[in-house]
This record gives sequence, structure tokens and C-alpha cells, in this order.
Amino acid sequence: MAKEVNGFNFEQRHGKERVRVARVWKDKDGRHFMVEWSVSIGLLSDCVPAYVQDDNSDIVATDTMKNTVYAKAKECSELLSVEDFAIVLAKHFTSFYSQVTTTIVKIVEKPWERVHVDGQPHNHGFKLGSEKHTTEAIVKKSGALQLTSGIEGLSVLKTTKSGFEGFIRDKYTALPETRERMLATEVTALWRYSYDSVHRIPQKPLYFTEKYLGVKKVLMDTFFGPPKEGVYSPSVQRTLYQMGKATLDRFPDISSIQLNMPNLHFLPVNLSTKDNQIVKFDNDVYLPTDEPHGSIQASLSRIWSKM
Ligand SMILES: O=c1[nH]c(=O)c2[nH]c(=O)[nH]c2[nH]1
Repeated sequence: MAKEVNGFNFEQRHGKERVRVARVWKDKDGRHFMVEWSVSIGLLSDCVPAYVQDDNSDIVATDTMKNTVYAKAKECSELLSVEDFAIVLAKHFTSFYSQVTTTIVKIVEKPWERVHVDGQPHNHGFKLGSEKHTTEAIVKKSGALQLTSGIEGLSVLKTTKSGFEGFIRDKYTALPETRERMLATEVTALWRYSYDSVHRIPQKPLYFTEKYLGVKKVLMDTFFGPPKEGVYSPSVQRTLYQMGKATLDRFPDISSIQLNMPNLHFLPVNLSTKDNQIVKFDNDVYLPTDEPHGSIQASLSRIWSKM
């Protein structure tokens, strides 16, 4: 919020970015559970004297913020969702310090997954997966909450059931129309939950972890279609919309979703000399590219939502 300071409109925030923490929990049967988080904290607080005078008396040191991440991780005696940890931290800063009016906590979770050895889940062995689970919790003094979660780096590809036809053709258009192409993208999704107060979030353990897995499944199932026949995609735009709509249809407590789906082109390879065709493309040999790439982004929100 802007404030008038010495004749200026003045806005400020301070925090600590990318505090890395890993937390391990052990159950009585010797099974270990672990998470790795990169935590970024931002405080909106009444500490203008630190900017306009030599007075730090209202400053929460960013070093203290870092230590708080480790202390709160220790205090969490049971495995919890990344969303719940973000809320724990944000609630702490907003309620503990009178100067702090709003706390913004962003966390990126690394996708450590339990390994299987000889078909059995390993007690304490993990391997790194690909896509990341993200979250942002914003907590105000009043207890007002904004909670978003997301997926980053969900790379998906299908080798058929994709095309692109009927687009504008002009003197610069070279792209042929097709009903047969590869479709590849790296999905970034961000969705907002409708819980608007820290007092109203579901208390069920790992509630938001299950939601995350549920959203990921809906996004992927919609992208791919049924296992044998798949589903035809007339454009990235259409598929993106269907993925967003399916998420809102399936999860009533999600009020909006933003999707970013670059079109990572796989170009048909045709090679020929003056008198000899070396490679004739027959939906088989492609040149994979990642730049330039198409950029397709959209967001859908329920009409009553606040996002
Ligand atoms: O699905 C697509 N959407 C586009 O907007 C577009 N533009 C393009 O050249 N190829 C594609 N494919």
C-alpha cells in the first residue's frame, strides 16, 4: 500500500528469498518421509523510519526470517503440505510482529519421490522427479488469506491427435494446414483456492497435497485423452481451455486457474538435393526445437471469483 512520505508516494517491502530447507519425518515402522522447499518471504510492515531515518527499530531482520523457516520446520512434527507450511509461516509473521500488516510466503517444492527397489517402496530412498509444486500464501492482520498453488515444468507430448487448420492466411503465411502433428508443451499452471480466511482452511492432513495431485491428473488426462484412442486437439488454445475448464468443473474450491502452455515445435524433416530426396517426411522424423516457440496463455475464473 502506498504511503505519503516526505511528499512522495512510497511503497516498500522486505523479506528473504530462496531459503532452502529439507525436513525429514520418521514413522514407527522405519519409513522416512521428506520434503525439500525453497521458501521466499516478503513482509509488508510499518518500518518507514528505516528508509527515511537511521532507525531500524521496526525492522524484522531478514536473517531472523531465515531462522524462522528452520525453527517452524522443526516445530512441524508431522508431514504437511507445502501450502500448510506456507500458511504456518505467513500466520506467524503477521500475528507475531505488530509492525507486520501482510506476509507473502512463496514456496517451490522439489519433486523428490520415493524409489521402488525390486517392486517395493524403499523406506528411505528418493529420486528427483520433474515437475515442481509451487504455492503462495498471503496472510493479512485480519486473518484474510489468499492461497494459490501451481505446477511448473510439466512437460507433456503426444505424437498424434493434434492438428492446426483454418487460421488466417496472408502473404507472410507459410505454415501448411495439418490434421497430423506432434504436440509438445511445458505446462505452467497457477490456481487460486476460494478459502479467504486462515480460519476457514480444511483441517484434513495433506488436503492440499491431494488437491495438487488431483489437479495434475485432470490436466494430464484432459491433455492426453483416453489411453487407446486419445483425443484430437485442434489447437493448443482449445486444449488449454479444456484443461482449465476441466479443473474448475472438477474442483469446486478452486476459483480460478491460469495456464501457460508454450507450443514446443517438432518440425517435419525433409532433406533433398537437386536430384535426390534424402529424407521424405512421413510423420516420422522430426527436428525438435524449443525456440522460437509459440506462447499460449489464458486464465479462467468463476464469475464470482476475486482473482
Ligand atoms: O496450436 C497452435 N496454435 C497457434 O496459435 C499456432 N500458431 C502456429 O503457427 N501454430 C500453432 N498451433
